[in-house]
Amino acid sequence: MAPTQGPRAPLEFGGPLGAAALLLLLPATMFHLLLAARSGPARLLGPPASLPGLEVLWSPRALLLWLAWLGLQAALYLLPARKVAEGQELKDKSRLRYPINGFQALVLTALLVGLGMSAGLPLGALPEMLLPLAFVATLTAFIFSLFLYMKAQVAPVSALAPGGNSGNPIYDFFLGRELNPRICFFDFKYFCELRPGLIGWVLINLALLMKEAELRGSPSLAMWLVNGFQLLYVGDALWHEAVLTTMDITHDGFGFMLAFGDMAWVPFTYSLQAQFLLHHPQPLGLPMASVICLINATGYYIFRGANSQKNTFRKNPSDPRVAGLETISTATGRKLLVSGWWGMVRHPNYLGDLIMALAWSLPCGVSHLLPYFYLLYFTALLVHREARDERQCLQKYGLAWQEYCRRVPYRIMPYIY
Ligand SMILES: NC(=O)C1=CN([C@@H]2O[C@H](COP(=O)(O)OP(=O)(O)OC[C@H]3O[C@@H](n4cnc5c(N)ncnc54)[C@H](OP(=O)(O)O)[C@@H]3O)[C@@H](O)[C@H]2O)C=CC1
Ligand SMILES: CC(C)=CCC[C@@H](C)[C@H]1CC=C2C3=C(CC[C@@]21C)[C@@]1(C)CC[C@H](O)C(C)(C)[C@@H]1CC3
Repeated sequence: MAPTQGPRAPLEFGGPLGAAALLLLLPATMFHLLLAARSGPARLLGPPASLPGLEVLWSPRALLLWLAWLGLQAALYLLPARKVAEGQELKDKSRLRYPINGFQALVLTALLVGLGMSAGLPLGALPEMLLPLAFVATLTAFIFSLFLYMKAQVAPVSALAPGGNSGNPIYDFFLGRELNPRICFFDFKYFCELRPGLIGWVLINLALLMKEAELRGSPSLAMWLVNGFQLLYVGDALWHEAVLTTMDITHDGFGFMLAFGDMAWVPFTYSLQAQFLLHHPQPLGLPMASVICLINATGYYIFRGANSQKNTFRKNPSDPRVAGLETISTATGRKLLVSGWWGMVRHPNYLGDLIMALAWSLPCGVSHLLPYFYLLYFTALLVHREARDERQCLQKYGLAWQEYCRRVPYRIMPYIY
């Protein structure tokens, strides 16, 4: 009998029906986007021009490439780390340890790819393999989530996530049952959240840039901007590696949602703008490019400022960079910031992230809605995520959270939301 938890957590994502729909809808959306980006009309809404057969999707070469990629990233994860960080306190009062070597993995991957290219590795051939690669990544995510679901059957109750243990197999498969599934020091969720998908995303972007150079003599300014902005975002994530306090690590189980999200959704849909630009080149002048760079820099400044301020405060509230900020005390002994970035709105980091999302789409012009998919999806994701986080914070901090909401009334966008 599978272990379940005592009091049931409220069901999220529309319960079992919502989870079943998302199980189908997420991969279907990803394939729709991949097909639409390469089609002439590049329509976000409306059916794709043609549906690929299994002979287009299935490729043993893509499977080998994908497994080699996962193997390489796993090997880089196991290399000695410059630092080992401790996670949040768990239910059994223990803390897990995590290697901090994500940026090292990015640099070593870049070196290996560079060496490979100088030895004749045809990176420009990768765009042709996106469909079969996305197919094997999706298959891997399904099989891996099944393994995680089975693994949770034998996990102690203290290792289970607060949600994802409803007893409904579809819902639990989707949300994930075990909080931090590991084999020895290898933490599956932490590995997947930052390595194969994020690094894969910038590699796909680079391959699209190379392909554009092959086709048109040189990469377009729009392609340079999209590559540069997204490389900054991924480099920042791997440099700071500050995911140990995110909801994904501390609250959500590891199931299909995150396995598919990390391994398939991120690399193949987050690279949509570069995919679109390869097939639909867009003119971009220097003045407009400068405005877009300014928008990205503003978003990044807010995103990094807000995340660093909270992380510094959570690590050491007496750090001189945050010691002067106004706070509210809570019954748990932890404090909430009410000035600085966190006094402007309740999720300033989401605001910065959304501004960057806009800057990533603008180089693609305004003739098509497709490259704005990321902005639309991300707005929905963050609005939903913000509501989930608020529920959890209200539960954790009670009256102090209500006081925070009174003092800082806007959630993400000052005076709007
Ligand atoms: N590109 C992508 O696809 C995605 C990007 N992101 C990004 O990831 C980053 C992390 O996001 P996420 O994990 O959702 O959430 P946050 O980093 O915003 O973390 C929320 C937590 O911060 C703490 N907190 C909230 N308010 C305060 C305050 N006033 N003072 C001190 N602590 C506070 C609470 O935890 P506690 O009190 O327990 O510390 C709360 O649960 C964001 O920048 C987001 O934009 C997120 C999802 C997807
Ligand atoms: C629709 C779908 C499949 C949902 C799954 C959501 C995931 C794609 C995202 C949930 C939280 C994420 C984070 C990042 C990437 C996307 C996912 C996995 C992140 C690693 C991106 C880089 C940032 O700097 C970050 C480290 C703050 C961020 C953490 C959350």
